[in-house]
Amino acid sequence: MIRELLHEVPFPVTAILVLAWLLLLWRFWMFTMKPLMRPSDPKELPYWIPYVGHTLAFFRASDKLLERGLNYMNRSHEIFAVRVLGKKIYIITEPADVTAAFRDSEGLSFDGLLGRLLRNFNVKPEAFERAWHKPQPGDWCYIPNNPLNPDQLDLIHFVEAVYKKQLLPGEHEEKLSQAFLSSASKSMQFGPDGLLDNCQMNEEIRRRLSLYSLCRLVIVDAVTRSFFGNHLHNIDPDIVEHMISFNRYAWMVVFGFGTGLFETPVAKPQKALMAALKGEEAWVLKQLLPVMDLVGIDVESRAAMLLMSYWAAISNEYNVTFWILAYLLYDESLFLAVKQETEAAWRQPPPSVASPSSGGEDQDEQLDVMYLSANSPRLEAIFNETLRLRNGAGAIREVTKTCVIGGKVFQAGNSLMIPFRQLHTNEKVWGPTVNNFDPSRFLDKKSLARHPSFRPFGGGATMCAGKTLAKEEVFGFIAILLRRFDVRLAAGAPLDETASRPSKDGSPNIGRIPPFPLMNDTVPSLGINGPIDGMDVIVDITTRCPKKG
Ligand code: HEM
Repeated sequence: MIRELLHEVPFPVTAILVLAWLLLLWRFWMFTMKPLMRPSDPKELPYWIPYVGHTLAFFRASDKLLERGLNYMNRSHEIFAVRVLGKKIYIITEPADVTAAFRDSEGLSFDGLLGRLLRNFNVKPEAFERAWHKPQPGDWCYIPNNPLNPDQLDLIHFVEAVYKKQLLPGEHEEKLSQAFLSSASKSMQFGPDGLLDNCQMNEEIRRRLSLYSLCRLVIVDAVTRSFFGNHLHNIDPDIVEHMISFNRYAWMVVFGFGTGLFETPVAKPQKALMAALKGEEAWVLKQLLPVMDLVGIDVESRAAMLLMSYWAAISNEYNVTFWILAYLLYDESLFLAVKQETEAAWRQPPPSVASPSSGGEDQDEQLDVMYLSANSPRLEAIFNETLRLRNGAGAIREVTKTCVIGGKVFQAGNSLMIPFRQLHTNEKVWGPTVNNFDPSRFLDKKSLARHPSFRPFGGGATMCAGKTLAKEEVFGFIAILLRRFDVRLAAGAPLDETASRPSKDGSPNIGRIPPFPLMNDTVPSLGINGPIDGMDVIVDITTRCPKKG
């Protein structure tokens, strides 16, 4: 009977029916039977197309995919897995599992990912081999009792160690922080010596600025000068624009879409940055060059490595600063509290030190950024709450040895991800108001800033080396801006009657204010997300200190 029926059905239809049947069988086996037979494997979020799995959803809206995974697990925060480009990625969101994963540097490695990043940033294959080679007696790169590299580290780990030395709190980090503040202070003015004219929104209304451009331009410029002096600007005056364009599309490089047959939007700025970074003079950390010379790294690959570090230094700060200022401008009580804290960090110079030309005006005031950073509980709570809600990235590791976390077995060859947004919105930790912007949670419960479910700077061996510097730079930028200017939401900016401000208790706070910008989560996030294109905060600013601007 079935045979007769099949004879009557055209072949393509039969083929489709057989394939659909096989697919159903496969799906039943994969997502119903297998989990029952192997309960110690993390459950996979079901999908329909083998190999492809969740690839499209991951690149298009990873946040939504991960939320779907959490719902599939009944929001128990038990480990689950998604499949991207044929590979399984374990997703960890339970605080205890996160801590265990960051601790396990043997089974879970960052090196594989770093290797892929180096390749995608254009480090050449030979340089790549050389950079991972640990000097052995008799090698071309072995110097007995090498004073520069006494632990005989391979170049990659040597660079990492130099960065840590440079960025962790101490003399070097203070110098970088001061250099940043001095540059930001110089460029935060109107006229030919400053950068603010470039942020003008309206030719007729002078001093109506895009807050996003202001944060982005001044911060990327100041970080560039603090790391490289004026060298990069001298080589290429458009260096800051190139870096901003690069950061916008950096996800393409990170995921390996940056090179190849087609000219992607990231290719042009990347080429310009590489050209500028090839100049040897550009290197601020002079310790690195001799070791790169010794190991035999070509100029192109050297520039690629420098670009990676330069990018780490600029990629997050302007977005954090933008969101903090946006929150302040939309909430007067927060604004006033922060203003009070930043004002308290300005120091008058002793009378003998005031320069005769300035007549002791506040141009000569000094910002005590260490004091600001340690004594601004409100600003700190806003900083933390912003990092909590605006960080769409995650820590990725490769499983190099089969290991067990949270009672689940991780097979070697797969990857794992600790997604910060899902950690930062775990209802079990942050309570029912998890999606509200509420800095007071960090004031009421100070331990939250150290909670394993709060990881804006990652964790374990590769925890962000620049976190102290980042905080000082963001706080310092805000202190200079508020000291020098009166900053207000632009008068007469388009109003949104239904716009709700971020409110403390989650109740809608309807008012005649410009709409609060929405966060851009349409491309894979590598850190702090910015606003959606075209959404901004437009501000009118007037100078408080007559000498500047
Ligand atoms: C708010 C600003 C910042 C955020 C949110 C941030 C976030 C992160 C995160 C999450 C990691 C860990 C990656 C992982 O383990 O998978 C990391 C690593 C790193 N960050 Fe940051 N970062 C910021 C600012 C900075 C700055 C200003 C610098 C340098 C000037 C910097 C330099 C680094 C370096 C060198 C590493 C790698 C550390 C290592 O491999 O040992 N970061 N950052």
